[in-house]
Amino acid sequence: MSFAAVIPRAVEALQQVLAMEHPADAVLSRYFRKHPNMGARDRAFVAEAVYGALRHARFLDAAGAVNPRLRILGAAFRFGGFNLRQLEPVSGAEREWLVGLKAIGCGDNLPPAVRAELPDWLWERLAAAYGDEQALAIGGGLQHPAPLDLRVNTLRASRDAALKALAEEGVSCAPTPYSPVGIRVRGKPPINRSPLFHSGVVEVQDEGSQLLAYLVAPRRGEMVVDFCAGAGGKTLHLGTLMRSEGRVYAFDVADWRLAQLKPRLRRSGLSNVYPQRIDSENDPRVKRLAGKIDRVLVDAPCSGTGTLRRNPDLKWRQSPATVAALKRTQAAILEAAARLVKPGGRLVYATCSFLQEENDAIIQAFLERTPTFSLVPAAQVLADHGIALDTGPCLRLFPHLHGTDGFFAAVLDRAH
Ligand SMILES: C[S@@+](CC[C@H](N)C(=O)[O-])C[C@H]1O[C@@H](n2cnc3c(N)ncnc32)[C@H](O)[C@@H]1O
Repeated sequence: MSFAAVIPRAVEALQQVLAMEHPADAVLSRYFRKHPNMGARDRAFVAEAVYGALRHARFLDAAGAVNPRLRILGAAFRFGGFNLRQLEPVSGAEREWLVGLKAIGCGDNLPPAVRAELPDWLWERLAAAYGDEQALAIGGGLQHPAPLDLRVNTLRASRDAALKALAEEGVSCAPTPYSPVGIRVRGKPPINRSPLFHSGVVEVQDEGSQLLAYLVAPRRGEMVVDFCAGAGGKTLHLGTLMRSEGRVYAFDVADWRLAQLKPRLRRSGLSNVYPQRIDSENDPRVKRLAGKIDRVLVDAPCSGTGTLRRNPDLKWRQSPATVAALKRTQAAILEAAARLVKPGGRLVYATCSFLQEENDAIIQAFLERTPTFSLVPAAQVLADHGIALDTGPCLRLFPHLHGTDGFFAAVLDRAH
Protein backbone atom coordinates (compact mmCIF):
# COMPACT_ATOMS: atom_id res chain seq x y z
CA MET A 1 0.00 0.00 0.00
CA SER A 2 1.40 3.48 -0.84
CA PHE A 3 1.83 6.09 1.87
CA ALA A 4 -0.87 8.14 0.17
CA ALA A 5 -3.23 5.22 0.87
CA VAL A 6 -1.98 4.22 4.29
CA ILE A 7 -2.01 7.70 5.89
CA PRO A 8 -5.83 7.97 5.65
CA ARG A 9 -6.01 4.54 7.34
CA ALA A 10 -3.89 5.84 10.22
CA VAL A 11 -6.09 8.95 10.46
CA GLU A 12 -9.22 6.81 10.54
CA ALA A 13 -7.76 4.51 13.22
CA LEU A 14 -6.69 7.52 15.33
CA GLN A 15 -10.20 8.99 15.08
CA GLN A 16 -11.59 5.76 16.48
CA VAL A 17 -9.01 5.68 19.30
CA LEU A 18 -9.68 9.33 20.21
CA ALA A 19 -13.34 8.50 20.84
CA MET A 20 -11.84 6.98 24.05
CA GLU A 21 -14.57 4.36 24.25
CA HIS A 22 -12.08 1.48 24.43
CA PRO A 23 -8.33 1.13 25.09
CA ALA A 24 -6.15 1.99 22.07
CA ASP A 25 -4.74 -1.53 21.66
CA ALA A 26 -8.26 -3.00 21.50
CA VAL A 27 -9.39 -0.38 18.95
CA LEU A 28 -6.33 -1.04 16.76
CA SER A 29 -6.78 -4.83 16.89
CA ARG A 30 -10.40 -4.41 15.82
CA TYR A 31 -9.38 -1.97 13.07
CA PHE A 32 -6.82 -4.43 11.66
CA ARG A 33 -9.34 -7.28 11.80
CA LYS A 34 -11.73 -5.15 9.73
CA HIS A 35 -9.00 -4.39 7.17
CA PRO A 36 -7.38 -7.78 6.54
CA ASN A 37 -5.91 -6.58 3.23
CA MET A 38 -3.36 -4.40 5.03
CA GLY A 39 0.17 -5.87 5.01
CA ALA A 40 2.53 -6.08 8.01
CA ARG A 41 4.38 -2.90 6.98
CA ASP A 42 1.15 -0.89 6.65
CA ARG A 43 -0.10 -2.11 10.02
CA ALA A 44 3.21 -1.21 11.63
CA PHE A 45 2.99 2.31 10.16
CA VAL A 46 -0.59 2.79 11.36
CA ALA A 47 0.18 1.46 14.85
CA GLU A 48 3.34 3.56 15.23
CA ALA A 49 1.71 6.73 13.90
CA VAL A 50 -1.34 6.31 16.16
CA TYR A 51 0.80 5.57 19.24
CA GLY A 52 3.14 8.43 18.32
CA ALA A 53 0.17 10.81 18.10
CA LEU A 54 -1.00 9.66 21.55
CA ARG A 55 2.46 9.79 23.14
CA HIS A 56 3.06 13.29 21.82
CA ALA A 57 -0.48 14.63 22.12
CA ARG A 58 0.50 17.60 24.27
CA PHE A 59 3.26 18.68 21.90
CA LEU A 60 0.91 18.30 18.94
CA ASP A 61 -1.78 20.34 20.73
CA ALA A 62 0.74 23.07 21.51
CA ALA A 63 1.84 23.05 17.86
CA GLY A 64 -1.75 23.52 16.65
CA ALA A 65 -2.54 20.05 15.30
CA VAL A 66 -6.22 20.86 14.92
CA ASN A 67 -7.36 17.57 13.38
CA PRO A 68 -6.40 13.85 13.41
CA ARG A 69 -4.68 14.11 10.00
CA LEU A 70 -2.27 16.76 11.28
CA ARG A 71 -1.70 14.63 14.39
CA ILE A 72 -0.71 11.62 12.28
CA LEU A 73 1.47 13.64 9.90
CA GLY A 74 3.06 15.56 12.78
CA ALA A 75 3.79 12.39 14.78
CA ALA A 76 5.28 10.61 11.74
CA PHE A 77 7.37 13.62 10.68
CA ARG A 78 8.61 14.96 14.01
CA PHE A 79 8.86 11.71 16.01
CA GLY A 80 8.59 8.79 13.57
CA GLY A 81 11.63 9.46 11.40
CA PHE A 82 9.63 10.12 8.19
CA ASN A 83 10.61 12.95 5.83
CA LEU A 84 8.33 15.19 3.78
CA ARG A 85 8.87 13.28 0.56
CA GLN A 86 7.84 10.00 2.20
CA LEU A 87 4.67 11.59 3.54
CA GLU A 88 3.54 12.83 0.09
CA PRO A 89 1.10 14.10 -0.87
CA VAL A 90 0.97 16.96 1.64
CA SER A 91 -0.62 20.21 0.54
CA GLY A 92 1.04 23.63 0.79
CA ALA A 93 -0.48 24.57 4.16
CA GLU A 94 0.21 21.13 5.70
CA ARG A 95 3.75 21.20 4.37
CA GLU A 96 4.35 24.62 5.89
CA TRP A 97 2.94 23.46 9.23
CA LEU A 98 5.15 20.36 9.24
CA VAL A 99 8.28 22.36 8.43
CA GLY A 100 7.40 24.75 11.27
CA LEU A 101 7.29 21.80 13.74
CA LYS A 102 11.05 21.51 13.63
CA ALA A 103 11.47 24.79 15.48
CA ILE A 104 8.96 24.09 18.28
CA GLY A 105 9.92 22.94 21.74
CA CYS A 106 13.59 22.30 21.18
CA GLY A 107 14.54 24.51 24.11
CA ASP A 108 12.62 25.08 27.33
CA ASN A 109 9.94 27.20 25.67
CA LEU A 110 7.10 24.78 26.38
CA PRO A 111 5.49 24.33 29.81
CA PRO A 112 6.98 21.38 31.75
CA ALA A 113 3.73 19.36 31.66
CA VAL A 114 3.81 19.61 27.85
CA ARG A 115 7.46 18.61 27.70
CA ALA A 116 6.70 15.67 30.00
CA GLU A 117 3.68 14.80 27.79
CA LEU A 118 1.46 14.44 30.84
CA PRO A 119 -1.96 15.88 31.68
CA ASP A 120 -1.68 18.81 34.10
CA TRP A 121 -3.12 16.92 37.10
CA LEU A 122 -0.62 14.08 36.67
CA TRP A 123 2.30 16.41 36.10
CA GLU A 124 1.45 18.34 39.28
CA ARG A 125 1.38 15.15 41.36
CA LEU A 126 4.62 13.79 39.93
CA ALA A 127 6.40 17.14 40.27
CA ALA A 128 5.23 17.43 43.92
CA ALA A 129 6.42 13.89 44.69
CA TYR A 130 9.69 13.72 42.75
CA GLY A 131 10.64 17.35 41.93
CA ASP A 132 10.48 18.98 38.49
CA GLU A 133 13.71 17.54 37.12
CA GLN A 134 12.91 13.95 38.04
CA ALA A 135 9.28 14.31 36.90
CA LEU A 136 10.53 15.55 33.51
CA ALA A 137 12.85 12.54 33.29
CA ILE A 138 9.94 10.22 34.13
CA GLY A 139 7.81 11.87 31.44
CA GLY A 140 10.71 11.60 28.96
CA GLY A 141 11.14 7.88 29.71
CA LEU A 142 7.47 7.28 28.95
CA GLN A 143 7.69 8.78 25.46
CA HIS A 144 9.69 5.90 23.99
CA PRO A 145 8.10 2.63 22.91
CA ALA A 146 8.69 -0.22 25.37
CA PRO A 147 10.99 -3.06 24.31
CA LEU A 148 9.71 -6.61 23.93
CA ASP A 149 10.74 -8.63 27.00
CA LEU A 150 10.35 -12.37 27.39
CA ARG A 151 10.48 -14.57 30.46
CA VAL A 152 12.03 -18.01 30.08
CA ASN A 153 10.05 -20.88 31.57
CA THR A 154 12.96 -22.56 33.33
CA LEU A 155 10.96 -25.78 33.69
CA ARG A 156 11.28 -26.06 29.90
CA ALA A 157 14.74 -24.59 29.16
CA SER A 158 17.55 -22.50 30.60
CA ARG A 159 17.88 -18.85 29.59
CA ASP A 160 21.09 -19.64 27.69
CA ALA A 161 19.36 -22.40 25.73
CA ALA A 162 16.42 -20.08 24.93
CA LEU A 163 18.79 -17.30 23.80
CA LYS A 164 20.57 -19.74 21.51
CA ALA A 165 17.33 -21.12 20.05
CA LEU A 166 15.96 -17.61 19.43
CA ALA A 167 19.21 -16.58 17.73
CA GLU A 168 18.89 -19.64 15.47
CA GLU A 169 15.39 -18.42 14.52
CA GLY A 170 16.98 -15.09 13.54
CA VAL A 171 15.66 -13.17 16.59
CA SER A 172 18.16 -10.65 17.85
CA CYS A 173 18.09 -10.63 21.66
CA ALA A 174 20.11 -10.38 24.87
CA PRO A 175 19.72 -11.21 28.58
CA THR A 176 17.87 -8.56 30.62
CA PRO A 177 20.04 -6.75 33.19
CA TYR A 178 18.09 -7.61 36.37
CA SER A 179 15.79 -10.59 35.92
CA PRO A 180 17.77 -13.83 35.77
CA VAL A 181 15.15 -15.35 33.45
CA GLY A 182 14.54 -12.32 31.21
CA ILE A 183 15.36 -11.82 27.53
CA ARG A 184 15.12 -8.47 25.75
CA VAL A 185 14.31 -8.73 22.06
CA ARG A 186 15.49 -6.13 19.55
CA GLY A 187 12.81 -4.83 17.25
CA LYS A 188 9.33 -6.34 17.21
CA PRO A 189 9.54 -9.78 15.59
CA PRO A 190 6.21 -11.70 15.66
CA ILE A 191 7.24 -13.76 18.68
CA ASN A 192 3.84 -15.46 18.88
CA ARG A 193 4.78 -17.35 15.70
CA SER A 194 7.96 -18.72 17.24
CA PRO A 195 8.02 -22.45 18.14
CA LEU A 196 9.57 -21.40 21.48
CA PHE A 197 6.46 -19.40 22.28
CA HIS A 198 4.10 -22.22 21.27
CA SER A 199 5.96 -24.80 23.32
CA GLY A 200 5.84 -22.58 26.41
CA VAL A 201 9.61 -21.98 26.60
CA VAL A 202 9.08 -18.20 26.56
CA GLU A 203 6.25 -15.90 27.63
CA VAL A 204 5.93 -12.18 26.92
CA GLN A 205 6.49 -10.29 30.22
CA ASP A 206 8.12 -6.99 31.05
CA GLU A 207 11.33 -7.36 33.05
CA GLY A 208 9.94 -5.22 35.89
CA SER A 209 6.94 -7.50 36.19
CA GLN A 210 9.29 -10.50 36.36
CA LEU A 211 11.02 -9.07 39.42
CA LEU A 212 7.81 -9.15 41.47
CA ALA A 213 7.76 -12.95 41.72
CA TYR A 214 11.23 -12.86 43.29
CA LEU A 215 9.84 -10.57 45.99
CA VAL A 216 7.08 -13.08 46.70
CA ALA A 217 9.81 -15.77 46.72
CA PRO A 218 7.49 -18.80 46.88
CA ARG A 219 8.97 -22.18 47.82
CA ARG A 220 8.09 -25.62 46.47
CA GLY A 221 4.96 -27.07 48.01
CA GLU A 222 3.66 -23.80 49.47
CA MET A 223 0.13 -22.35 49.26
CA VAL A 224 0.22 -19.08 47.31
CA VAL A 225 -2.47 -16.62 46.22
CA ASP A 226 -2.12 -14.24 43.29
CA PHE A 227 -5.03 -12.03 44.34
CA CYS A 228 -5.34 -9.91 41.19
CA ALA A 229 -4.05 -12.44 38.71
CA GLY A 230 -5.55 -10.97 35.53
CA ALA A 231 -4.11 -12.72 32.49
CA GLY A 232 -1.64 -14.43 34.81
CA GLY A 233 1.70 -12.88 33.85
CA LYS A 234 2.94 -13.14 37.42
CA THR A 235 0.93 -16.26 38.32
CA LEU A 236 2.84 -18.36 35.80
CA HIS A 237 6.18 -17.10 37.07
CA LEU A 238 5.18 -17.92 40.66
CA GLY A 239 4.12 -21.43 39.61
CA THR A 240 7.45 -21.92 37.84
CA LEU A 241 9.50 -20.75 40.84
CA MET A 242 7.61 -23.42 42.82
CA ARG A 243 8.64 -25.99 40.19
CA SER A 244 4.97 -26.84 39.61
CA GLU A 245 4.56 -28.08 43.21
CA GLY A 246 2.16 -26.76 45.86
CA ARG A 247 -0.74 -24.50 44.83
CA VAL A 248 -1.11 -21.06 43.26
CA TYR A 249 -4.67 -19.74 43.42
CA ALA A 250 -5.15 -17.17 40.65
CA PHE A 251 -8.02 -14.92 41.76
CA ASP A 252 -9.60 -12.14 39.72
CA VAL A 253 -13.00 -10.48 39.42
CA ALA A 254 -12.77 -10.39 35.61
CA ASP A 255 -13.67 -13.63 33.86
CA TRP A 256 -12.37 -12.40 30.51
CA ARG A 257 -8.94 -11.72 32.03
CA LEU A 258 -8.73 -15.17 33.62
CA ALA A 259 -9.78 -16.59 30.24
CA GLN A 260 -6.57 -15.12 28.79
CA LEU A 261 -4.59 -17.01 31.43
CA LYS A 262 -5.89 -20.42 30.27
CA PRO A 263 -3.93 -20.79 26.96
CA ARG A 264 -0.80 -19.42 28.64
CA LEU A 265 -1.21 -21.96 31.44
CA ARG A 266 -1.57 -24.78 28.91
CA ARG A 267 1.61 -23.74 27.10
CA SER A 268 3.53 -23.45 30.37
CA GLY A 269 2.92 -27.08 31.34
CA LEU A 270 2.33 -26.04 34.99
CA SER A 271 0.01 -28.22 37.05
CA ASN A 272 -0.05 -26.17 40.28
CA VAL A 273 -2.15 -23.16 39.11
CA TYR A 274 -5.86 -22.89 40.03
CA PRO A 275 -7.69 -19.96 38.34
CA GLN A 276 -10.73 -18.83 40.33
CA ARG A 277 -13.10 -15.99 39.51
CA ILE A 278 -14.25 -14.15 42.61
CA ASP A 279 -17.14 -11.70 43.02
CA SER A 280 -15.11 -9.28 45.11
CA GLU A 281 -12.28 -9.26 47.63
CA ASN A 282 -14.86 -10.38 50.21
CA ASP A 283 -15.99 -13.45 48.27
CA PRO A 284 -16.61 -16.49 50.55
CA ARG A 285 -14.08 -18.45 48.44
CA VAL A 286 -11.46 -15.95 49.59
CA LYS A 287 -12.59 -15.97 53.20
CA ARG A 288 -12.34 -19.76 53.36
CA LEU A 289 -8.56 -19.47 52.97
CA ALA A 290 -8.09 -17.05 55.90
CA GLY A 291 -4.83 -17.67 57.76
CA LYS A 292 -3.90 -20.62 55.49
CA ILE A 293 -1.71 -19.05 52.82
CA ASP A 294 2.10 -18.82 52.85
CA ARG A 295 2.44 -15.99 50.36
CA VAL A 296 0.01 -13.55 48.79
CA LEU A 297 0.67 -11.22 45.88
CA VAL A 298 -1.60 -8.21 45.40
CA ASP A 299 -0.87 -6.80 41.94
CA ALA A 300 -3.49 -4.15 42.54
CA PRO A 301 -5.70 -2.47 39.94
CA CYS A 302 -4.09 0.95 39.54
CA SER A 303 -3.82 4.03 37.34
CA GLY A 304 -1.22 2.25 35.19
CA THR A 305 0.90 5.40 34.91
CA GLY A 306 4.01 3.19 34.89
CA THR A 307 2.86 1.57 31.64
CA LEU A 308 2.31 4.71 29.56
CA ARG A 309 5.01 3.57 27.10
CA ARG A 310 2.66 0.75 26.12
CA ASN A 311 -0.69 2.41 26.83
CA PRO A 312 -0.24 6.13 26.10
CA ASP A 313 -4.01 6.65 25.94
CA LEU A 314 -4.24 5.78 29.67
CA LYS A 315 -3.10 9.28 30.60
CA TRP A 316 -6.31 10.60 29.06
CA ARG A 317 -8.45 7.81 30.46
CA GLN A 318 -7.35 8.40 34.06
CA SER A 319 -8.25 11.44 36.15
CA PRO A 320 -8.15 12.56 39.81
CA ALA A 321 -11.59 10.97 40.22
CA THR A 322 -10.52 7.55 38.87
CA VAL A 323 -7.40 7.63 41.07
CA ALA A 324 -9.52 8.42 44.14
CA ALA A 325 -11.74 5.41 43.39
CA LEU A 326 -8.72 3.17 42.78
CA LYS A 327 -7.22 4.12 46.16
CA ARG A 328 -10.33 2.86 47.93
CA THR A 329 -10.24 -0.43 45.99
CA GLN A 330 -6.52 -0.88 46.65
CA ALA A 331 -6.91 -0.42 50.41
CA ALA A 332 -9.88 -2.83 50.51
CA ILE A 333 -8.08 -5.52 48.48
CA LEU A 334 -4.92 -5.24 50.58
CA GLU A 335 -6.91 -5.59 53.77
CA ALA A 336 -8.78 -8.67 52.50
CA ALA A 337 -5.59 -10.23 51.09
CA ALA A 338 -3.73 -9.73 54.40
CA ARG A 339 -6.33 -11.89 56.18
CA LEU A 340 -5.22 -14.87 54.10
CA VAL A 341 -1.60 -14.75 55.25
CA LYS A 342 -0.42 -17.34 57.81
CA PRO A 343 1.64 -16.24 60.80
CA GLY A 344 5.21 -16.03 59.44
CA GLY A 345 3.88 -15.64 55.88
CA ARG A 346 4.38 -12.90 53.32
CA LEU A 347 2.23 -10.31 51.55
CA VAL A 348 3.53 -8.35 48.55
CA TYR A 349 1.67 -5.25 47.40
CA ALA A 350 2.51 -3.99 43.91
CA THR A 351 1.27 -1.45 41.37
CA CYS A 352 2.43 -0.20 38.01
CA SER A 353 1.87 3.39 39.14
CA PHE A 354 4.23 6.23 40.05
CA LEU A 355 1.66 7.94 42.25
CA GLN A 356 2.54 7.96 45.94
CA GLU A 357 -1.13 7.92 46.93
CA GLU A 358 -1.49 4.48 45.28
CA ASN A 359 1.78 3.23 46.74
CA ASP A 360 3.44 4.65 49.86
CA ALA A 361 0.20 6.05 51.30
CA ILE A 362 -1.58 2.68 50.96
CA ILE A 363 1.31 0.84 52.65
CA GLN A 364 1.70 3.39 55.42
CA ALA A 365 -2.02 3.29 56.28
CA PHE A 366 -1.99 -0.53 56.14
CA LEU A 367 0.99 -0.82 58.50
CA GLU A 368 -0.62 1.61 60.94
CA ARG A 369 -3.80 -0.47 60.97
CA THR A 370 -2.07 -3.87 60.94
CA PRO A 371 1.02 -3.88 63.16
CA THR A 372 1.44 -7.67 62.82
CA PHE A 373 3.01 -6.95 59.42
CA SER A 374 6.35 -5.23 58.88
CA LEU A 375 8.18 -3.98 55.82
CA VAL A 376 11.12 -6.09 54.60
CA PRO A 377 13.71 -4.27 52.43
CA ALA A 378 13.04 -5.27 48.82
CA ALA A 379 16.75 -5.08 47.94
CA GLN A 380 17.53 -7.73 50.55
CA VAL A 381 14.92 -10.13 49.15
CA LEU A 382 16.18 -9.57 45.59
CA ALA A 383 19.79 -10.08 46.72
CA ASP A 384 18.78 -13.53 48.07
CA HIS A 385 18.00 -14.38 44.42
CA GLY A 386 21.27 -12.94 43.16
CA ILE A 387 19.60 -9.77 41.85
CA ALA A 388 21.63 -6.62 42.65
CA LEU A 389 19.09 -3.80 42.64
CA ASP A 390 18.64 -1.40 45.53
CA THR A 391 15.90 1.21 45.11
CA GLY A 392 15.33 1.82 48.85
CA PRO A 393 13.01 -0.02 51.28
CA CYS A 394 10.46 -0.61 48.48
CA LEU A 395 11.06 -1.61 44.87
CA ARG A 396 10.62 1.41 42.59
CA LEU A 397 11.26 0.94 38.90
CA PHE A 398 11.32 3.70 36.28
CA PRO A 399 11.55 3.35 32.50
CA HIS A 400 14.22 6.07 32.23
CA LEU A 401 16.40 4.47 34.93
CA HIS A 402 15.78 0.73 34.63
CA GLY A 403 14.44 0.26 31.10
CA THR A 404 11.36 -1.51 32.55
CA ASP A 405 7.78 -0.36 32.99
CA GLY A 406 7.24 1.70 36.14
CA PHE A 407 6.56 -0.49 39.18
CA PHE A 408 6.21 -0.12 42.91
CA ALA A 409 6.32 -3.05 45.33
CA ALA A 410 6.40 -3.45 49.10
CA VAL A 411 7.25 -6.73 50.85
CA LEU A 412 5.27 -7.17 54.08
CA ASP A 413 6.03 -10.11 56.37
CA ARG A 414 3.59 -11.26 59.03
CA ALA A 415 5.05 -11.93 62.48
CA HIS A 416 5.05 -15.55 63.73
C1 LIG B 1 -2.74 -4.83 37.47
S1 LIG B 1 -3.97 -5.90 36.95
C2 LIG B 1 -3.25 -7.48 37.20
C3 LIG B 1 -2.26 -7.92 36.17
C4 LIG B 1 -1.81 -9.36 36.35
N1 LIG B 1 -1.34 -9.61 37.70
C5 LIG B 1 -0.73 -9.76 35.36
O1 LIG B 1 0.44 -9.88 35.74
O2 LIG B 1 -1.07 -9.97 34.19
C6 LIG B 1 -5.14 -5.79 38.25
C7 LIG B 1 -6.22 -6.85 38.22
O3 LIG B 1 -7.03 -6.71 39.39
C8 LIG B 1 -8.31 -7.19 39.07
N2 LIG B 1 -9.22 -6.73 40.13
C9 LIG B 1 -9.92 -5.57 40.22
N3 LIG B 1 -10.63 -5.54 41.37
C10 LIG B 1 -10.38 -6.70 42.03
C11 LIG B 1 -10.82 -7.25 43.26
N4 LIG B 1 -11.66 -6.60 44.05
N5 LIG B 1 -10.36 -8.47 43.62
C12 LIG B 1 -9.50 -9.16 42.81
N6 LIG B 1 -9.04 -8.68 41.62
C13 LIG B 1 -9.48 -7.46 41.24
C14 LIG B 1 -8.56 -6.64 37.67
O4 LIG B 1 -9.56 -7.39 37.00
C15 LIG B 1 -7.18 -6.79 37.04
O5 LIG B 1 -7.08 -8.00 36.33
